Formats: sequence, structure tokens, C-alpha cells
Amino acid sequence: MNNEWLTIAMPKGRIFDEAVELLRLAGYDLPPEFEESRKLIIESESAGMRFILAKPMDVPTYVEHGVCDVGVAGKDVLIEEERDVYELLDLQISACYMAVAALPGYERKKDIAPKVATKYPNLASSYFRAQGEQVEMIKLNGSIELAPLVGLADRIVDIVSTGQTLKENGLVETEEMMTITSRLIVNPVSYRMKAAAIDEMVTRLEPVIAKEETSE
Ligand SMILES: Nc1ncnc2c1ncn2[C@@H]1O[C@H](COP(=O)(O)OP(=O)(O)OP(=O)(O)O)[C@@H](O)[C@H]1O
Ligand SMILES: O=P(O)(O)OC[C@H]1O[C@H](OP(=O)(O)OP(=O)(O)O)[C@H](O)[C@@H]1O
Repeated sequence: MNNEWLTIAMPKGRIFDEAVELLRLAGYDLPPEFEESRKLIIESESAGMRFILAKPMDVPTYVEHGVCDVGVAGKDVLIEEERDVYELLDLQISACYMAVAALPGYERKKDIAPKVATKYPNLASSYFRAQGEQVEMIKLNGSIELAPLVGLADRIVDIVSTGQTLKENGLVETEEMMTITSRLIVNPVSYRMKAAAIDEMVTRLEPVIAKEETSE
């Protein structure tokens, strides 16, 4: 393994294709096996880069521990995970937003803390704390919209993109909390030791992001 190379933590799933496209537009030569393979470590000799393919929620962990120099992670994941990493760039991909939702007509009962189901307990707790509202958090790992339907929770905090999941499950959005996009993050030590390669990456990505933004 060449230690001069940049090691990049890429999120598998939704963000992956858009992140790969951005890197290719920035001029990085990525192997065609990227999109097809089941390999979890992929190297590009011409780009001088090694990619590891991780679960989106784990990307900041790989970067914080320094096994990856940089990574691509949703702002939602960065807020939830609170890892010791620097955020370098808003890549403006995989845009969505975080919202509070409930069954129509839901009203908070006096003196009882409402139950909130979410995949993002830290993010949701700080949001409600900032609002001065006491809630009981129920951590789920997916199918969050199910919780109010079966009486597990009064409200949910979850990502909304098209709104289709809320609609099809008869839920309504009560508060829009924050917009979410994917970010380029870096390990603080890597940022000092591999400053030239990381700065070059930012310099190459910036015009591509701006161009993508104006073409939307
Ligand atoms: N509609 C959406 N739902 C969820 N995440 C979205 C959506 N649109 C964009 N995103 C971004 O994609 C990331 C999640 O990607 P993905 O759904 O592939 O991972 P995941 O939630 O860990 O998946 P799973 O647990 O289903 O494997 C989020 O962190 C968010 O930044
Ligand atoms: O507004 P929409 O376009 O409908 O997208 C939002 C839905 O997508 C995500 O779920 P995902 O598909 O990742 O499944 P999950 O429930 O297993 O997390 C998210 O948690 C919402 O449920």
C-alpha cells in the first residue's frame, strides 16, 4: 500500500453514484468496477486514491480514526455522529431535509412527554432541547413512518425527500428542521500531513459543484 495515496471513505447506497459522478467530473480517473463490484476496497493507481465503501452512518468513524483521510457523509450523519472531523466542502448532492411528522390532527397531551421515533436520536434530542420541549426518544433503524401508525410513537423525526413515504402512510409534516446535503470531511491530522493532495481535491471539486448547481 502506498501511504502517499489519499484514502477516501465513500458511503454505499443513495449517495454513492452522485459522489462518484462528482469525482469523475473533477477529473479523477475511477475504475469502471466501482459501480459494479462487491469489493469494499478499490484502488485507482492513476488517481493515487484508495476508496473504502462503508455504511453511510459509519463514514465519519473511519475518518475520525484516521484510517481514511477524507470521506463523503450526509450532514444528518455528521450531526448525529458528532465525530472529530473537519467539514471541508458542501458537495450539494443527495439533497433532502429532516422533518418532524405525525398523524393528522395529532395534539400534544399536557404533562406527558411525547414519544418521538427516529434513526437520529442525538440530532432529534438537541433539536427538541433547543425548542425547550421534553420528549421521550425511541431509536429505530428504519421504517420510521411505521411508528405512529402502530402506536409506538406520537411523532417521528426523519428524512424527507419527495414526501412520498409520508403521504403513502398518511402522515403529515409538522416542522421542517433543516436541509441536508452531503459534505466532504477530512481527518484533522491528514489535513496537515496530506495538505497538498486534499487542497487539490477541494480545488478540483469546487468548480464542478458550482457548475452542477447552475445547471439544475
Ligand atoms: N430520501 C432519503 N432518505 C434517506 N436518506 C437520504 C434521502 N435522500 C438523501 N439522503 C442522504 O442519504 C443518506 C442515507 O443513504 P442510504 O439511504 O443509502 O443509507 P442508510 O440510511 O444507511 O441505508 P440503509 O440503512 O437503508 O442501508 C442520508 O445520510 C442522507 O444524507
Ligand atoms: O420523502 P421520500 O422520497 O419518500 O424519502 C424519505 C424516506 O426515505 C428514507 O427511508 P429509506 O428508503 O432509506 O428506508 P428505511 O425506512 O429503511 O430507512 C427515509 O427514512 C424516509 O422514510
